[in-house]
Amino acid sequence: MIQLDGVSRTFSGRRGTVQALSGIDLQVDEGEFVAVVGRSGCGKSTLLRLVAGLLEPTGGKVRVNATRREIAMQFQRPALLPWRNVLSNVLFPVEIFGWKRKQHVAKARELLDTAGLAGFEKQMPHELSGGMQQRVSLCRALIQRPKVMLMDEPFSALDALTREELTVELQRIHARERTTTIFVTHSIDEAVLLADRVVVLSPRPGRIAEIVEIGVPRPRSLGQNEHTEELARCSARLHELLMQNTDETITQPAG
Ligand SMILES: Nc1ncnc2c1ncn2[C@@H]1O[C@H](COP(=O)(O)OP(=O)(O)OP(=O)(O)O)[C@@H](O)[C@H]1O
Repeated sequence: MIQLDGVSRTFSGRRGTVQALSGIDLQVDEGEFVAVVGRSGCGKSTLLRLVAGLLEPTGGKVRVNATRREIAMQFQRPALLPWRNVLSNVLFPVEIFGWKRKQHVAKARELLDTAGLAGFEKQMPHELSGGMQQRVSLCRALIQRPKVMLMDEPFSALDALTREELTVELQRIHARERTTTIFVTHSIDEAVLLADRVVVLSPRPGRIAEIVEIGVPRPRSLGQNEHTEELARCSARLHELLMQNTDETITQPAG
């Protein structure tokens, strides 16, 4: 579904040239959930923007088996329209694409239901908590039945418990919708709970340090269960990989 071959991306600006990504080879299959982790500035958002077609690579090739319309993005902020209620927010892409609203109301309600928002259709965004707003935003992204979902730290502005709750919900939604997903996060917990594979990027320039397979059966949880040890092993491996480049990332002040 998504294929990156030898992809690199350089930015040139007044302060010189930054190589954000170098030599990225990655294949994401249909229905797969891939998380991308890495230290700040290692090129995670750049990778998503390349897949979204918002940026061109300076080297290599990005292939995505989906049109622009079939790619949905979700960011840290839910960006709901404040004057529209929950249901109208979810149906917003339907209007933008000029589809028939009536034909999508049932799907919108079903998505809200799966996201734990049944009964909140008429509420306005300001009446919802941050976590609920992010769920509405997720439903809005899914209403367009995307083939590819690109998520850039979607839960990072939320408190720890809400994050965990949403992670569990996203697992359920993904099990149902099977949308091919790339999920950028700083959270090892989110990565191991959600992903089939976790891509670890190392910084300067961003390269793939390792891809860690998470073979733990779903549904996964951080609570004590028969897979606790296996999840802990995956988390420990990711932690080691992320800490490996600590010294290199301490930059000297200029001059
Ligand atoms: N439009 C741009 N112009 C110049 N440099 C850029 C641009 N976009 C990104 N960069 C640089 O590319 C590198 C990677 O940035 P990117 O935002 O992809 O990292 P990230 O891993 O998503 O960071 P964070 O975890 O902090 O969000 C950084 O050094 C950044 O300063």
